Amino acid sequence: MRTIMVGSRQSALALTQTGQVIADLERLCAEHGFAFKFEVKKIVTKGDRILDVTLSKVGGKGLFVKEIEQAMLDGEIDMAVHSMKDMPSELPDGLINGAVPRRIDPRDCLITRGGQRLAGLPQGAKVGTSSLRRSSQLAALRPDLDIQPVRGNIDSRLKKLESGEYDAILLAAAGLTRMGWQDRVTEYLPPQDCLPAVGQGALGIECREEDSELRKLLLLYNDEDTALTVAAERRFLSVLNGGCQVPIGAFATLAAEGIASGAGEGERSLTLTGMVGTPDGARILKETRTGTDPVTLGEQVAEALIAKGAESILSQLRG
Ligand SMILES: NCc1[nH]cc(CCC(=O)O)c1CC(=O)O
Repeated sequence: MRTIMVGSRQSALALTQTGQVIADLERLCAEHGFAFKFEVKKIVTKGDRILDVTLSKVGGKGLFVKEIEQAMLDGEIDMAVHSMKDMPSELPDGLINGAVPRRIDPRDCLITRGGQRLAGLPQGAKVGTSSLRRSSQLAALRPDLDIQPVRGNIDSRLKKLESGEYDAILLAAAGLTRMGWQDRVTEYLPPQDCLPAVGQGALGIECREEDSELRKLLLLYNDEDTALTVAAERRFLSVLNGGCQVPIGAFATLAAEGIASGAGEGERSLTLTGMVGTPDGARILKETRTGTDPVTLGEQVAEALIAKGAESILSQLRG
């Protein structure tokens, strides 16, 4: 019996989603005869130590994964569960993304203290979000709101809402759902109004490239549809050279088999929408394209946005 060491950040969300993945993998092991057991090892990352400063100013690329990747290369751990949206676009030599399990709800949601929906929030209501992507799209919908940064894990953000520090906050529905807190959601924002972050709602399972035993199990856990849509979104983001701290959103969907418009036999059509906005929401650029190859599609949507002026918005933010 081999013990698979699973590295995890210490936040409630990280530990919860790691536990849920382990439960899924244990079921797959039993079904397919893998002799693995799993043990969690907690790891503190740089991102966890500096959560109180403004991450968007530090330039948060990979801030939550570096220590975890080092532990994996050193053999202290064998795998780690990441939120896809926090996973860097390039993994270090020797590590791979071994599985992208089925995505859950990709949407952002609004949680208000008074129970009003977005349209019912009073003028000047204080809404907490530290995501430039969310504040850009929220300001475009409701320019009269007082949008303010909010830091910390999901649990501490919800506490700041309850204590009256904010009238509303925006969070990813996926994080709340994984914590079992979906009853806190006041309103789900449709992707047309608030395009999610690249990979939102999806996870990635990182492991060593040479660990063929574990990779066989992870292959069974991979969801091909999710992997395709996330690949298109991530290619889009990397062409625009964005991390998670830029006002960039993207969301891809896969048509059901047989209704692929213009796709060849056996091919399925992917539709990708991408957006780049100014932090104040005064300009929101959006493009939608359909295709069959996720990489090409990601590039086409990125190039269409660059043609519309996305680069000048992004270069201003890079300073
Ligand atoms: N930015 C932090 C983060 N990274 C992943 C999630 C949960 C959602 C997901 O798995 O996509 C969250 C919380 C949030 O954005 O509200």
